[in-house]
Amino acid sequence: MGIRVVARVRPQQSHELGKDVIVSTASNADSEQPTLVKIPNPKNESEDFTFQFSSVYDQSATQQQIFDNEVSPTIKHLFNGFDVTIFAYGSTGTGKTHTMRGGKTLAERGAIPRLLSGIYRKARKIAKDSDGQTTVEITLSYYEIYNDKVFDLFEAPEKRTLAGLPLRDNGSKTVVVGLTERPCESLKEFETLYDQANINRSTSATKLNAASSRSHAILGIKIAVTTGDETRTSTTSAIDLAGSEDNRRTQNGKERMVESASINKSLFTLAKCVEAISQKDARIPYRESKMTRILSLGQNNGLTVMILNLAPIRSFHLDTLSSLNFANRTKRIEVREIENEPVFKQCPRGLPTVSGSNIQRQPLRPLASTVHNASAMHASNRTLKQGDKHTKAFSVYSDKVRHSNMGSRPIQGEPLRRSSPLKRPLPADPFTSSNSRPPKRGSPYMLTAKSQLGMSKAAIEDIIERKITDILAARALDQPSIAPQSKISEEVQKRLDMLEKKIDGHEDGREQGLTFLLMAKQHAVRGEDASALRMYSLAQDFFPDNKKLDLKIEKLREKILEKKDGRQKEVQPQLAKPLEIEPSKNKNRANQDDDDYQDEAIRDENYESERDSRYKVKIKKQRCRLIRRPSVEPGNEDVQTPRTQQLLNIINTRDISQIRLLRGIGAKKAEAIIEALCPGEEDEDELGPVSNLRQLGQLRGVGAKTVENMRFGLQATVSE
Ligand SMILES: Nc1ncnc2c1ncn2[C@@H]1O[C@H](COP(=O)(O)OP(=O)(O)OP(=O)(O)O)[C@@H](O)[C@H]1O
Repeated sequence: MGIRVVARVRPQQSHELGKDVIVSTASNADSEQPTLVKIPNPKNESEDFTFQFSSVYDQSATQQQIFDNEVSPTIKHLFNGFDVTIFAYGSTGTGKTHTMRGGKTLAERGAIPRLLSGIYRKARKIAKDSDGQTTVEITLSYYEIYNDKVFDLFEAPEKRTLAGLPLRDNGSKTVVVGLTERPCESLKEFETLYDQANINRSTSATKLNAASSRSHAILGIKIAVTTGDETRTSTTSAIDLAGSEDNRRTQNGKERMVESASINKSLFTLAKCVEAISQKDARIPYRESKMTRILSLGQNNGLTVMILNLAPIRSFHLDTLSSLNFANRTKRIEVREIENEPVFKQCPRGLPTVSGSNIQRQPLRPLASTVHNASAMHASNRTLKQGDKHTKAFSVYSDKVRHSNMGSRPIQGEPLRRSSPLKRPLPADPFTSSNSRPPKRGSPYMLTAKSQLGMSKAAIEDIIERKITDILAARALDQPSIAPQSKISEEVQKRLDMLEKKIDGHEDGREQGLTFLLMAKQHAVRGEDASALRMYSLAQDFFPDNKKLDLKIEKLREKILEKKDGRQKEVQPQLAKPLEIEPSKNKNRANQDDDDYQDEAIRDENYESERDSRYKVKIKKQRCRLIRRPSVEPGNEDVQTPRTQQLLNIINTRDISQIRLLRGIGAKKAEAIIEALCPGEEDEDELGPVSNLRQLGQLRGVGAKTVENMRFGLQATVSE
């Protein structure tokens, strides 16, 4: 079954009235319901890009319509034992929260409260029709992923721990350890709980949205349908993702920037997962962010509906195009539908272990080119007309080439394929018959020493990460580790220890470096070379010996210079991969912006990133070459330049808020520095003031590279 992707274009807001509307919807010649979204090619406004989805809703669509067409049909599947995932995707301010949560009036209520209302109604009907023989229990969980940490929204924020709740793989699902599960008996009770929990959600005003969600929020609605001794449970996950943000437009301050980087990073990982699935890669990078791990797009064996939220106006042009491209790839993912197995009261079973034999993740495959993704649940009434040709499942095409494509429209879905015994990879009793199933190939816990030797670095990393997560989760549960130690070789164990140390808070600035790389990629994808160069340069601080990165910077620099000199031919934009974009002499706003950046980049001065004044990159005028920083080498460290002095003064304030402002220092590292300077009672005596760079570099969790970073992040007051 494919992921059903539908698009919703929100109305203009009052302050947007009169602005240029560039997104339109249309229907295919033979369908009443619009299925196409059109948006101009930013390089050539006379040409439109057209994207096709299962359904498309224009500005006039009501909450009721969205619910009736897209959400309500999932209820019967939930009650039939399938898990359901419904998630809203789109850049900031496009209406995700409005779609999922909505407003307070009856008409404005969003998909979630309507869904709960539908579930309670169905539960009552089942109980009534069975004369009370069948009962339905509804349990809720609600949590957010904020800055890549999981927090329980049913708990007061004061109760949060710094690290948040750990995740754990449980069979085919990723579960949050220690999450509150609230039985909820009525819609009224739900409304009270939900409203209260939403107060706990991280929301802030940004320039683009007065009430911007700064986290991904996941509401789990678990139903347990019991008849006699048999109970079948299934869950709907209703997810309001945080929106991606172009921080050149947000004018975000520091805190918002950190949130934004985390949001963008997780969304970028999501895009990478989707790309990897469609490329049939063996490794899908789910584990690179908590959101992708939980969402497990394409791995959760049920129904998935993605609601793509779009803003209609020009200022969102590139964001809209990027969202459309993402959605276009997402709809190609196919997952096998698997019904949850009933559990019988008489046969108590232990918790499933995370052993290889229990792993039930499904093989992923992109949709075959002859099968359309449109959701099965909506397609049962549709049949393929004679003469209709199967075509590439998800083509994006411009109006120019439309005629040839329109004749071979994709088929609008397939009839629902109910789970058949053949399709079920699970044995009748997944717990008791696990031994009869051969272990999954490559399963981390079933590896022999021999197979470990032949493994790639990435595969080993993956195993290590899984094991650490399990250990941490087991710790959090106060249980012994569930991974069989004997199966892990010495070398793997060593790396495990190293990684565990990292997780315990001794991480270097790699994560921050990766964030810069992510941002650089995002800019590069938009064709904003100068901004990309700036971000790559910032990343270079964290990966100083990375030849590939150096080369990338060098090439980008040359490209910018060539472009500037008018020597380079038009650069092929990479915005919409599957599209041929014609060169255009008309500059759009984004290109203009980028040119402004390029002008700025070759000025002979330090320039400040618009994101954060902490980060500065020097670019020399003539050769536009990055200045390489001298390292803190032996003999160099006692040189007390004004900048060094300034750094030491900041460190010696022992004020975490000041230390956090230093380049390359995140909250964790700042805490580590303070801890090293002022150890706890049981540790050794407090250190005196740090008097040179060597001492500073020797502090626990610091190191020469960090010192270098902090030092050069400060503006030199006197030339050094
Ligand atoms: N379909 C709609 N009808 C009326 N108003 C809408 C609609 N969609 C969005 N809005 C309004 O647009 C604004 C932004 O919407 P919303 O906060 O839902 O965006 P978002 O995508 O969740 O943003 P973020 O990612 O920043 O949280 C809100 O004021 C909301 O009320």
